[in-house]
Amino acid sequence: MAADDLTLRVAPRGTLAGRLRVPGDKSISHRAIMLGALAEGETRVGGFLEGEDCLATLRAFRALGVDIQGPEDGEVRIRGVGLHGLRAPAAPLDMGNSGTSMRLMAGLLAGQPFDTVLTGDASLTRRPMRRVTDPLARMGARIDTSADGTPPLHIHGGTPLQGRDYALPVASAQVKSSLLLAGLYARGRTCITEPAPTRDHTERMLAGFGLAVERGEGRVCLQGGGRLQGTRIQVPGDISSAAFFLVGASIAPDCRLTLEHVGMNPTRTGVIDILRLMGADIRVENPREVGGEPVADLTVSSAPLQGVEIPPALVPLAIDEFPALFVAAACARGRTVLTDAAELRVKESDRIQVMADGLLRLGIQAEPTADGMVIQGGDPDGGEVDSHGDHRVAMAFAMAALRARGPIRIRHCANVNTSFPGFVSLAAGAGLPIEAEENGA
Ligand SMILES: O=C(O)C1=C[C@@H](OP(=O)(O)O)[C@@H](O)[C@H](O)C1
Ligand SMILES: C=C(OP(=O)(O)O)C(=O)O
Repeated sequence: MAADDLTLRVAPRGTLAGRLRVPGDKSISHRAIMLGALAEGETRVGGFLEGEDCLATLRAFRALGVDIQGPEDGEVRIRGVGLHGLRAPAAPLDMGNSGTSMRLMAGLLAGQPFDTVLTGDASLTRRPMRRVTDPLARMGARIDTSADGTPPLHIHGGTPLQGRDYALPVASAQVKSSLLLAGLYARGRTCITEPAPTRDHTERMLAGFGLAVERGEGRVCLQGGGRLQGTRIQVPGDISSAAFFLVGASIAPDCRLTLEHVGMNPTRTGVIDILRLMGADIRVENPREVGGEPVADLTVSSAPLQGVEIPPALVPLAIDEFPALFVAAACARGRTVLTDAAELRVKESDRIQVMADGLLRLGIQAEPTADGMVIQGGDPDGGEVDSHGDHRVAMAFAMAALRARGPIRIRHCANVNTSFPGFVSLAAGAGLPIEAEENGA
């Protein structure tokens, strides 16, 4: 879907209350398709995210010859072809808006005997790929990018891979996962050291498929030539989607909202830690483990928020939640300072610039810096902002309306469907006065 065909309008003075369940985790849903396809035997996935990003991954594996049934109500059945059973696709694989699909599949496809071309939409074809193609080249892979290191990627098959020891220069779960997937096809051991913990769904899920993964402090290794055994995966709710509601119910008066069955993997819960530092009232209830991932229900109630200096150690643990956290900061008392977050500039949009521009349009003092932002809190005005086709920017500004003095109109929102299909109706059901204006861009 084009990113320019949906405008959202949110009236001020809404509220959020009741209980709701956000859709399945995007990172885990991608990995379930990938590992299920490479496994022997059937993998059944429940709670799969039927968002455009994960559907791009699913379609790509169909094009690689994998029989995948569904998704139907979040249920997917994958008839795994084994590590060496993929077939050459007839055409380039379109990864849409999804950086995770492209970077993880680059590693996996580098180990195949056939060539593949990976393309994407206008946003994805601007994103940096050398972070994966350089270390993959050190393993023996041959991948062409365009001159500036962006997609399309032309992956040359039939090149033997050699396991390497690689220290990640930036904390990135996508790079780590890409190298681990290439490592499945490499001779010897592939080891990755990370400068700070990043989401570890790949490591957990590989173990769930029966592969021996060695894990130490900031380091993960696997031996090439193993096998994956099909399994059952239950995908928890996406904490990155829950984050919009955690912020919305914190900043608006008289809210009390329970988010059920949210993934609580400790490499993903930075948003809760940061919101609590700001004074948020978030209770974690009924913690449990589902299919190798921790899950809980979260009850969030309105609370006065204070600006904070965000501890750099929490940045990789909340990397996708900054659009929402910037809105929390905009509605907090005092100043919030974010540093060490230059990665935000190379997401679906430049999330530092695009969020600062939108906040300024709403009358909030937001000063972008090279690697973060300084925000002086206050009540936002109403107005019109542009999400630049970035799903998380769109949903973050929708929540800002809960505290705004007038309606907020958000342009270019169709990509909300990449990570959160049903966002508008779920939010409206909880009390957010939100409407979609079709063709209103
Ligand atoms: O591995 C993943 O599933 C993801 C890793 C993160 O990207 P980086 O590895 O680029 O930080 C995150 O921003 C993205 O939404 C999902
Ligand atoms: C950065 C994101 O995703 P991706 O890198 O997969 O496009 C995101 O969902 O916020």
